[in-house]
Amino acid sequence: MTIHAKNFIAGEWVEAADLAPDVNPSNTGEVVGHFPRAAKADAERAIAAAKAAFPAWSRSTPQERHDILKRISDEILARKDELGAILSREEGKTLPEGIGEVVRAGQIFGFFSGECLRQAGDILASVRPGVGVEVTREPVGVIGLITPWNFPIAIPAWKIAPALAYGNCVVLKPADLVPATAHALSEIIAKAGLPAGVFNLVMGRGSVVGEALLASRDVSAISFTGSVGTGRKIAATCVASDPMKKVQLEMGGKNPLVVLDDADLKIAVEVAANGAFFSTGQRCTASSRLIVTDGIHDAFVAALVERMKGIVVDDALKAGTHIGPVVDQSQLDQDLNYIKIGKDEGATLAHGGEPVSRDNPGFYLTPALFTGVANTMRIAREEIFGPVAAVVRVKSYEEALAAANDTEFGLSAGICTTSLKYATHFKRNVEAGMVMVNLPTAGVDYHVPFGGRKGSSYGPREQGRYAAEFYTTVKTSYTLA
Ligand SMILES: NC(=O)C1=CN([C@@H]2O[C@H](COP(=O)(O)OP(=O)(O)OC[C@H]3O[C@@H](n4cnc5c(N)ncnc54)[C@H](OP(=O)(O)O)[C@@H]3O)[C@@H](O)[C@H]2O)C=CC1
Ligand SMILES: O=C(O)CCC(=O)C(=O)O
Repeated sequence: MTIHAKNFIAGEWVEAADLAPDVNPSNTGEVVGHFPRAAKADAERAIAAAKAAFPAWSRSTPQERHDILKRISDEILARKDELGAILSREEGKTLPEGIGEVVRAGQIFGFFSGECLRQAGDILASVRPGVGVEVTREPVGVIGLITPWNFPIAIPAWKIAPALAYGNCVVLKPADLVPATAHALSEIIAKAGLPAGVFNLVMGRGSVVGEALLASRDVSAISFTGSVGTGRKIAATCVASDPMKKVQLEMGGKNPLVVLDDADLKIAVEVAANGAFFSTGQRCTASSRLIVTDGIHDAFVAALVERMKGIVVDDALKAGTHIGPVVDQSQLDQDLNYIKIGKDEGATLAHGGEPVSRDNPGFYLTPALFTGVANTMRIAREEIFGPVAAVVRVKSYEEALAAANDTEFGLSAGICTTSLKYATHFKRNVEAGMVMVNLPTAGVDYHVPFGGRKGSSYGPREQGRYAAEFYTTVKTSYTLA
């Protein structure tokens, strides 16, 4: 049975004039459902509804917000298997990964239900006699959330939950490739007790719905996760808007994993395989550069290739699959093009990188490992967003750190070492927003800040208590006693 979905605007499920099929990347003959391609007018109605709902919602009590977010959390967690299957069917990550992501989304709503009750401000003495100062946080207004396809429920969750917790109204525009998960999440949110207009779902193209959010004077802030190109365009538009919009961007990565001579080889291989290839490498935190020192290089490459031979690439929903398909034809073309670029640049394709057939037609690609990569090559500099990793050989820790930092990105970085000295130095000196020691660069906790520096991120951090920076605005009040 396929889903025939509607948008959720002003508390009502609304038919869209246009529908588009949502195709299963593990079996392109299967249509998951038909989902709206909304028009600009739909987005404008959602923004108007959010604007109308804002005055009352922004004054709702912490208890009211807590209870609603808690209900959302509970239902997501109770339905994790069903939601995980929808997610894996339309995005292509394996079922355990899909269910894991759903659990993470439920935990995020749970975390922010608690934050509703923990909102705080400061009461300070003024530098002037007889004057008191209060520093408080207020909601921002209507927030447009533009989300990518690679985390169809966790990323919407980590934007929607803090937005609502701090008293904002929301218009969610999910990626066109993964509407079924967004729709299922929105059904849960829709019946959790929010007043009409506080949360709106508008499915459609970025060029239509996304642009309508950017063009509206009534949208006060945009939170975006996706490509660098789209992110830069969104930031420029937000700054040029009248009034200017607050903006938060999470974009690409070319995340280094440094492997030193003194690393535990087994741990290093597992960390590299997980970080580079799991979730089909379609994570902005993926370890796409493996920077390996001379003494361990050959043993590491040999052991990683052995590990890769055991990775099963197949239907995302099939038991025993380790890596599902690439999300769609255009991403597969991008991956294959970079594999060709790597070969043309003179790197050695040590293993994988071949499109493969399975029982059903899908976008299957074996994980690819390049060796002999110079950090100047395009495969070491540009985000591929697929199961493709490049090994850069270096002579020393110092050279490894320099190579790790020689990138326009700065999201996540990792090191495998048994040396406290190098681990500590790396944590202090690597230019990244998140640093992992003997852990994969991808796969982060939900209760601590997430984000990067340089070309990877812009604006305040997401997740954990740091989310308040983006989803609230600070007010400083002075009173003469
Ligand atoms: N950092 C990350 O987590 C991610 C990085 N990427 C990178 O981006 C590449 C391309 O993926 P893609 O999905 O096209 O990424 P995009 O950045 O184009 O898409 C991300 C979101 O932005 C929307 N969008 C697109 N154009 C506009 C616009 N003009 N105004 C407002 N919103 C817009 C998209 O809508 P629509 O539904 O129409 O696509 C989608 O919801 C990948 O190969 C990968 O390298 C992709 C996804 C996540
Ligand atoms: O690695 C993670 O846990 C999150 C990655 C992510 O947010 C992304 O790829 O967009």
